[in-house]
Amino acid sequence: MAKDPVRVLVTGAAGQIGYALVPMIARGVMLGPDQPVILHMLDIPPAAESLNGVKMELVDAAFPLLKGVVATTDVVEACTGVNIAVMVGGFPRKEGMERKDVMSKNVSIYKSQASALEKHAAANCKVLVVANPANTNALILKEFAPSIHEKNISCLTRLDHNRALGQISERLGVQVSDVKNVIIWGNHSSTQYPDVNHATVATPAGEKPVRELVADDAWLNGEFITTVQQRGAAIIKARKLSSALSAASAACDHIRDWVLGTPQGTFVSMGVYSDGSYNVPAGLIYSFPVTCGNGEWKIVQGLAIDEFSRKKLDATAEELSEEKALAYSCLN
Ligand SMILES: NC(=O)c1ccc[n+]([C@@H]2O[C@H](COP(=O)([O-])OP(=O)(O)OC[C@H]3O[C@@H](n4cnc5c(N)ncnc54)[C@H](O)[C@@H]3O)[C@@H](O)[C@H]2O)c1
Ligand SMILES: O=C(O)C[C@H](O)C(=O)O
Repeated sequence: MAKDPVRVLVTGAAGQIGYALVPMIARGVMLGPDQPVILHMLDIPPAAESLNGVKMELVDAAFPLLKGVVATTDVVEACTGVNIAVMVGGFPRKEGMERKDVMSKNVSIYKSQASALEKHAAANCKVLVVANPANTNALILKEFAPSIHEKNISCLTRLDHNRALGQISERLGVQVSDVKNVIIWGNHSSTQYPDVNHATVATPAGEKPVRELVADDAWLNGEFITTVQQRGAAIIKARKLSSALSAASAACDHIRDWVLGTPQGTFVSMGVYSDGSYNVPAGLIYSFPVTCGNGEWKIVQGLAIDEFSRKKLDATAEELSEEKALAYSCLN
């Protein structure tokens, strides 16, 4: 029997990531090749005409899994009945703006969209925040949607995770699909800590630690980390636009693994509400290694953290605490 359609909200759908993401969702990349979807697309009034153009293209693409499209600038209509919400819409930093100005705009957007989701989304709606500052926007959404369970609110660090896999695969000349269990700790920002201490590569002689195969700790503790931390800025420099296809693809990976589960023995990175694991302060949205099953993520416990890693975990937590304080100061 055919499955009932799942309603997926994409905010900021007329933007760059939205344009790459909605066809992926409509093709089954996010929820599987046998899962029909109804797309809800939200943008702001100045982007309404462009949003309607995206809707026209979705119709023209005749995706068999796409059972309906809602394209609207009304947040209540957009949020009504959605099972999954991918929050890409936000206010970008413009010339002459201070960090606090950008934070203040996004805090107010995420506060009001939190209320709309809380009141109108389907029960158990899963939320993924992509828009920057992703961790802090997700935290604000959590604070202003208290009836959405904290387990259902996350932010995107899977792009950073995939970037780390990509760097290791390039360095070793192996298939990216043979590399696993890198970890992104912390903030989706340049303080994030890409950690390979538990990562492995599948080889004809069995699974081998990345550190052993790379055999260059100076590179792994130096250039590898900074390359992943600064990859977003490098893409902006090269394209004059921020990453879009890789961000859209990572959003699909994030939701797919969350809903359908991670493969046995594999963990991925998700920005989730800290419960104090690994001595990360509780009450931050922080990227951890997680496994998923039955539609729920679980932080991987018991990984050894050396002194080098400890400092990096703490530094990115410190930045998130400062962002949280700044976000709260914008609410006053
Ligand atoms: N977490 C990550 O890995 C990651 C990666 C890349 C980009 N990003 C972030 O994702 C966001 C989107 O990037 P983009 O390149 O698509 O930007 P974009 O400017 O092309 O698109 C953003 C869209 O959001 C819309 N928007 C603005 N305010 C809105 C609101 N209140 N409600 C609904 N829509 C609204 C805009 O009109 C625009 O169409 C940015 O914040 C970017 O920094 C995050
Ligand atoms: O938009 C940015 O600042 C960069 C983006 O978050 C990315 O990681 O590509």
